[in-house]
Amino acid sequence: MDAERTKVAELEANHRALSRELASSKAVELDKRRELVNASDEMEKMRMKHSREVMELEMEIQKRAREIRELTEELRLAKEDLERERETVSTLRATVSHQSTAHVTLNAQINALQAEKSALQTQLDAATSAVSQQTLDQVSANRRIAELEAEAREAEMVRRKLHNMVQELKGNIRVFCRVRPVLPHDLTSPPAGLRRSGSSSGNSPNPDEQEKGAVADIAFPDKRDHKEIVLASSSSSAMGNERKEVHNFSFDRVFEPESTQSDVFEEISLLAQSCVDGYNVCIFAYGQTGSGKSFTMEGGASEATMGMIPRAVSEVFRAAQALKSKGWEYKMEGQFLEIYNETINDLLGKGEFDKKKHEIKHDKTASSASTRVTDVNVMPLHTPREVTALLRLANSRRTVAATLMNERSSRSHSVFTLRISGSNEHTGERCEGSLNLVDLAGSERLNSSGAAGDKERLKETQNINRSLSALGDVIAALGEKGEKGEKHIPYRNSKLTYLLQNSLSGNSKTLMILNLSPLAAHLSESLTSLRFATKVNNTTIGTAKKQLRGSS
Ligand SMILES: Nc1ncnc2c1ncn2[C@@H]1O[C@H](COP(=O)(O)OP(=O)(O)OP(=O)(O)O)[C@@H](O)[C@H]1O
Repeated sequence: MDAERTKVAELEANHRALSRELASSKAVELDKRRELVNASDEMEKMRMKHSREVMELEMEIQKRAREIRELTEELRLAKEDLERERETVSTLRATVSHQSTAHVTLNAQINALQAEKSALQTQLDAATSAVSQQTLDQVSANRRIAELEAEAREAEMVRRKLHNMVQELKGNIRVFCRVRPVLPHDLTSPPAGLRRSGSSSGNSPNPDEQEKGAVADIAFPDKRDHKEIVLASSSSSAMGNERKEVHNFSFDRVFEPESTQSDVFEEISLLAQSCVDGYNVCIFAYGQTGSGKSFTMEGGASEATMGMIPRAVSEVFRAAQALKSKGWEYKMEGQFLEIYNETINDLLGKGEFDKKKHEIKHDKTASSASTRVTDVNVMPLHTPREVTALLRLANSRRTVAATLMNERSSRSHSVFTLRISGSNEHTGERCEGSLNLVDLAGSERLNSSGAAGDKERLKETQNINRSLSALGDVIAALGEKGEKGEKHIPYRNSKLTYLLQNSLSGNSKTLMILNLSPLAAHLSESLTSLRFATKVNNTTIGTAKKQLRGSS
């Protein structure tokens, strides 16, 4: 029994162990079941996740496939671009290689230029230093120029003073005598003097001499200074004896028939200079008709025969031009008048006789005196050529007038006036001068008796007579004034002297050119003219002392 009981106990212990084992196996099975459920949940989750992932992967694949397509397209485009780029690159390579060649060339050029530049720089440096040296030289040269200009102006003032002194020493009134040559027509036509002049002089020429073209006995003994002229005449005494007379005259200068226009002008050119210096200059041509007054004053068209008017005007322009460098600027204007029967006619006016009444006005200021004539044309002059044109215009007027009024030109005075005003920008000086060139009426009318029957001629003769003797009186009075101080000068006695009042006084310089005919027939007129000129020559305004010898 015990064995049984032990067996039962053992069986019961076994049973209990087995129950316990069963219970724990059940618990394990439960756990396993739970684990299985969990695992299948897990699996389900994983499956779902997997299918989700598969879907996502498929989408991804599709996306990638799209992307691959896009990339493939891009690649294709890129390849095309690349191809193009390759082409561009190869073109660029060619360009680059070309440019590198050019670059090499340019580099060579740059090197050459740089070498040149550095050479030029060296030259520039040298030039700069030379320039700065020259600038210094220039500054000192400018200083020197300014000094020299000041010296030149000083010298110019001294020259003016000396020039004026020379002119004064020569005498402010001078007389030249010019004998014209015998002309071919003198030998073929009767001398003008024979046609109309009787002689009032006691020295009437021998009628035998008064044949066609007979030449007067004129000598020029002073071969050194050319100041003398000697005329020989023969006349019959009451007893019928032939009487020979010799007449000596002396002037500032005597010009023989061979003298040229330029010889005469040489002696006058200084006067032209004077009027640029601010003096009034008056040059008269005096003498009988046909003695060469117009030839002397106006002359011919050629260079050699040009007269004193164009020569003096050119000289004035030349002198004015020469003074430009010393700061002088000049303005010039011209007028050309004719005085006929004591009336003034403007030769630059519209018609040959302008019919206007012209009045002479003298304007006087403290420093200068000027004369103007109302209603006349005054032409501004800039070149000697304009003066030639002016002279031509005046001459054409005179020629028409001469034809209309029977040789009026020989019986009128013509007065060409060139007015000059100058100012000096450096010194502030101003000056006003004038050059009057006067062709006087034929002087033989003084003695003409043939005019008596002709009223018009008589009037002309009286007017010429009056104005020429008024001129002589004015010059004589000026001479007396020079010696004794204040004296009345009868300028108003004729239009000519009144017109020339300012040019026949004060700081004026006067030259009379006595023109003589070489013909024996004109001897009496020549002697009368020579006596008048001697009276003028005896007048000295200034310091000149003349050696005179009267007629013997
Ligand atoms: N020095 C000279 N040389 C050459 N010919 C001259 C000279 N002088 C005058 N003649 C000539 O003599 C002639 C008369 O001269 P011109 O006409 O100049 O005299 P004029 O005194 O002015 O006369 P008018 O009072 O009538 O005007 C002219 O033919 C002129 O060319």
